[in-house]
Amino acid sequence: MSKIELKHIDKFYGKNHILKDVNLTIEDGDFMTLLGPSGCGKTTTLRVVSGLEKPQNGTIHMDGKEIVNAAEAHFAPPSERDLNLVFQSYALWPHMTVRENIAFGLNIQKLPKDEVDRRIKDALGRMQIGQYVDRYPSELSGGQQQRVAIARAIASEPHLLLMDEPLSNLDAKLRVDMRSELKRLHTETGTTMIYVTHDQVEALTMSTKIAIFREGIIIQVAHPLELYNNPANLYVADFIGNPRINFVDGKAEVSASGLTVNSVLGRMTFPADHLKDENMPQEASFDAVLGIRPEQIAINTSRQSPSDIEAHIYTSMPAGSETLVTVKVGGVSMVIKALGITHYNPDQVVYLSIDTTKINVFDKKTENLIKYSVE
Ligand SMILES: Nc1ncnc2c1ncn2[C@@H]1O[C@H](COP(=O)(O)OP(=O)(O)OP(=O)(O)O)[C@@H](O)[C@H]1O
Repeated sequence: MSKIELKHIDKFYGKNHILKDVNLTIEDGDFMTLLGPSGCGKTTTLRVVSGLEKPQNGTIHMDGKEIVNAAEAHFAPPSERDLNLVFQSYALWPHMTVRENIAFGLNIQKLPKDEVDRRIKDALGRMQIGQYVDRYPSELSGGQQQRVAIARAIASEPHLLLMDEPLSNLDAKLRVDMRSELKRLHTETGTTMIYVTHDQVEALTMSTKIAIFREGIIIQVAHPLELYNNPANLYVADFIGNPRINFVDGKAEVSASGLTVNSVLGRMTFPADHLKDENMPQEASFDAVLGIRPEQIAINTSRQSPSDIEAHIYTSMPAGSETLVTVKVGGVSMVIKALGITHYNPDQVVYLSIDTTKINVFDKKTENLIKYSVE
């Protein structure tokens, strides 16, 4: 177990400013996922923590011990950082069997033979590849090699496990299985993990915390549910959630009792204690964006309440356990997630009911969250 603190980390490649004043604390036992689109600096952050890259500014502490201090040109070598790293590319020794690949690091640690055997068996069992223990990497598929690389890393029982898109070469079913294995491993061992992915489902399902990156800047660090329910701004709201959140433009007015937003969805009012005061604009009237998750809208074929919103069906896509329905309201498209199989005809009139306590509101100008989702 390990606590890692990154403070004011800047990383340049030539003139390119890749990490911009990154501040991040990974608590002992966290499963911290670095999430963001390609090229936003996730891997670079991992390489800086592991010691493969030297940042130009900032400090890193591991369990209170300074391992990086750029101003003093102090960079502890990777071998002194008690961590293990799994890359997207598996980097197995080609001339060693699976067993030898895993045993190699354990023998360096001078562990007794029965302990080495136990760890190899346990790690391969978790990754569901026990039957390949005597094969060479060239005799395994890419996905199997990837799982050997993960098994090798977890067998060493490091205090800190860094993983860079370790499931990217696996097929969809195996990826789901491996997610659950990694999550269980984390719960059982309490190993601190830093995990890089651009797959938001992977991030939401496994992490205790997610750091959202955008062009080298951390936008928000939060528990997955908090990130989903209360994204800090439009960028995070748009990035998290599948299907994507619906955005609807509106005109906001502030009053003593709270906030009113007029849009194609009609007039919605939000009480003052649901508002994020520090982000509220000074103006009494301003442009706002409603953020409504697809499951926050209920759809009915008849009007259930005077506040229901009339809409027209655009498409209805049944997908087994749920149906994704696209509707049009006053020219605006919205996606609704309905449980079970429901059939609608194109252009059919339906009525939408939206739970306004749950939805988000953003300031269109700053793009910041101004109204929380409340349970
Ligand atoms: N060794 C390098 N030299 C120069 N530029 C680099 C180097 N490594 C990374 N970069 C650049 O730094 C930026 C961030 O790269 P990084 O690999 O950290 O992104 P990422 O978020 O992990 O993306 P991906 O999901 O595609 O792996 C990219 O623009 C990349 O081209």
